[in-house]
Order: sequence, then C-alpha cells, then structure tokens
Amino acid sequence: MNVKTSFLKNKINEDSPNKNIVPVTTTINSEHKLFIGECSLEDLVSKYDSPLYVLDEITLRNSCKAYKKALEKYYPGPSLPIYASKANSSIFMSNLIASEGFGLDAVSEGELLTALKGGVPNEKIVFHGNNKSDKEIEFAIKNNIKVIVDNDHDLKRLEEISNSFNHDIEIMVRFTPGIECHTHEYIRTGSFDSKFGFGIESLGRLFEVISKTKHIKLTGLHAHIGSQIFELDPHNDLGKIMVDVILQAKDFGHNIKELNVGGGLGIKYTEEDDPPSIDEWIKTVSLSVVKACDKNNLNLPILMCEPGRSIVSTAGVTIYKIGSFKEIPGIRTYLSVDGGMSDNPRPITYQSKYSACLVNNPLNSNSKNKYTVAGKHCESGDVLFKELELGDCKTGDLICVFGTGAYNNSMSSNYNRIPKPAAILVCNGEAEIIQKRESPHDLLKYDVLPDRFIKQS
Ligand SMILES: Cc1ncc(COP(=O)(O)O)c(C=O)c1O
Ligand SMILES: N[C@@H](CCCC[NH3+])C(=O)O
Repeated sequence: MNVKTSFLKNKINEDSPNKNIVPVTTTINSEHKLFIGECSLEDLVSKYDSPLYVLDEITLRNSCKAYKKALEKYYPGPSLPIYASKANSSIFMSNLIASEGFGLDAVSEGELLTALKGGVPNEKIVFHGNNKSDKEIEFAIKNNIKVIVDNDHDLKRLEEISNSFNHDIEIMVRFTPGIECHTHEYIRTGSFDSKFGFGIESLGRLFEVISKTKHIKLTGLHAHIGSQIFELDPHNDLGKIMVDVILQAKDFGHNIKELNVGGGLGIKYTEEDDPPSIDEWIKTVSLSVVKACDKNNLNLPILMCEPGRSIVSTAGVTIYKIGSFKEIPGIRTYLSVDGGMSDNPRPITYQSKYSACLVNNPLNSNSKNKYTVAGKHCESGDVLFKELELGDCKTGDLICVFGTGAYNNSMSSNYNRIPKPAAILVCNGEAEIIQKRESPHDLLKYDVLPDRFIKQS
C-alpha cells in the first residue's frame, strides 16, 4: 500500500469528525471506487461535472452534535454554540446549523442575510467585524442582531445609530487576550498585535465610556485567539482571563451574562496532524470558566463558542478531473486539474497541506508515482500539492481532495474568469444540489460598457 493514502485505512472517529481526514461515511466498494454518503463520486461528476464541492450531511451533523453534547456534559450553566459562517456560508449551511440548535457568527450584511434566509433565529446571530459599515450596523439593529464591538470607531457609530433610532441595544465587546498560539501568522488573532478587538489594557477606559452611553448595554465579552490550533493550553488560559475581565467590567457596573471564547479547534488535514477532539476542547474551555467563576463566586455566564473549520471542513471534499501532464525529466511531473487557486486559495495563501486520492483507485495499490498537482490558473504558484503520490492515472481520471469544506468555497474567487463549482450535499445515497455551478455568462452580469464605448464600436 502506498504511504500517502494510508489515511483511507484509518479507523474513523464518528464522534469527533475533525480527527479524521475523510468524511465519516467514506467507503470504497468492491470495484475500488470511492463513495461518500453512499454516493459514488464518479457518478456525481457524471451528473454535475467537475470541479465539484461535495458535503457530507452526516459528518456535519456529527460535528454539531459533538459540540452540543460536550457542552451539556462539561458546562453546568447555559450555553450556545455558534457556527462561524465565514468557514462556509450558504442558505443550506445556515439551515442545517439552525436545525442543530446552533447560533451563527456573521461578519457582513451578506453573511447576515444568508443566516436569516437559512432560518437562523435573529437572537442567536452575532455580528462581528473590525470595519462594519453604517449600513451593516443599521441592518443588524433593525433585525435585533447582537453586535460585537471591535474598536472605538465601531462603538461611536453604534452609539450614533442607536441614538438616531432611539433604540436600546445590547452589545458584546471583543478584546485581544494577549495569548500566542502555534498556527500560521495570518490566522492568529489573539496576540497584542492584531487588527481585531480592543487591547486588554484599554478595557477599563472602554467600560467607563460604555457606562456613559444612553442606549448601549454591555452584556457580553468575546475573544478569539486564532484558527487551526492543536494545543489546549491557550483555551485553558483564555477561560481564566475572560473571567478576570468579567470582574473588571463588574467594577464599572456592567453585568456580563455572555462569554464567547471564539473558535479555533484544528482539524486533521494530513497524517501528521493530531488535533484534540471536540469533547476535549469543550472540556478544557468549560472547566476553565467554571473553575474561575467558582473561585470568584460568580454565576456561570452563558458560554458561547464559535467553531467554523471543525464543523464543516472534514465534511467537504473537492473532486477534480485530471487534464494535462508535463514531465520535466529529473525534476518533476506536473499533473494539471480543472480547478485550483480559485476554488481553493489556501495552498497559495498559507502553504496549506491536504490529502488526496484517485476516485477510482483510492488505495493506489499498484504504483508510487509522484506528481506536482497544479491548478489551471495563470499563476506559477497555483499548485495544490507540491508532491502527491498517486496510482497510475491518466487524463480524464478524477482526484478527490479531502478536508475542503472550510475556507474553500467561502474564499473562492473568479480569478481568470473561472466560474465557481457547484456544491452537492450527500446523505444515504441521495445527492442534492446546494449551490448551482456558475457559467462564464454569469460572470459578465455586472460588467458595464459605458454608452460612448458602445457607440465607438
Ligand atoms: C471571530 C472568529 N470567530 C470564529 C472563527 C472560527 O474559527 P475556526 O474556523 O478556526 O473555528 C474565526 C476564524 O478564525 C474568527 O475570526
Ligand atoms: N481563512 C483561514 C482561517 C481564518 C479564519 C478567520 N479568522 C484559513 O483558511 O485557514
């Protein structure tokens, strides 16, 4: 068996999907063909074309249930898990997480609208952002959505808008707890040098300013220290720090009833990754908050957390069709696929690593070819895998890349005017479309040729 696809033989952890590389329903049939959600990936591409995003409903629901169950098990107070919709925002995802009792974190009017259209109750939505527009703030206030204030400008805008509406609003405040964690510098957010949130040292002044406002009531605190984190210590420390800030806010007359510890739990993209389980992560956060509250005789706040990647990443795969091969003797063989950095910008942005296999020979039993898997964009760095071992393959064969449910579709672009792929939901042998494939014509929709140019031509 080829080393790079041994992951297909790992025992699947159904309770904490983030600990697997593949969706929990992944199987290989007697003809060596790959299935997810009891659907043949080859058949899906025959029907819906490629590249294709596929989401497995059971993996998604298992991830949501794991958060709910762990909160019930370890946190004796009230709690609300909130899905960070930046990971993968759609009407379908909003609907699914609402059906699992989750709230939702949005950072733009677009994400807010998607949440509301998908049926997330407004009282379970929180609105983030380090540069919210007035229009977005007004939208949130009109829809009774809780705003998480990120900086002084944000607070000032919120105060003016709430005064003009003569409308009382409850807010949460985001601060940087000064916690470092080992993850890519672009996705680290809890350190002092971050564009997000108030510095912890400025909170006293902030609490005083808020107490003098007419319509703003501070009811919650928020901190998020980063993403794709494998350590538990930073979140253990975070719980203690946040409870200290509850006490500080109390000195200024603010009664904090909600504590939002952000997201950040990592997932297994490759064999080298070993993230904690959802259960372990929630246990760490819960015990830390409970211990600090007990020590200070505080009532337990509503504990909120904001997972994104660990809800949706492992549930998603992307299927590509192989096109051209280019062998540079003694150096490498490029294998190009029909997508790339426009549907998955993570390798070129963060040097992210993934696992993959052939759809019709997943275990690669007969060969150890090494390929550099390139995308089709006009960019030398558009490489999905620097070196991937695959079985014998040829033009027209399909490759399945795992762990693409988060920050792929939501970060996709139309670079080189390449239309976005369709997205399909699979469950118990049924495949349903949740995002239509774009066409090149769709991409022309917003182009405008000024009249004087039309006259000239
Ligand atoms: C404020 C906030 N909450 C939640 C998340 C979700 O993080 P993750 O996808 O790592 O769980 C992010 C992204 O890093 C974030 O910025
Ligand atoms: N976009 C990042 C995660 C950042 C999350 C937002 N704070 C990624 O793909 O890993």
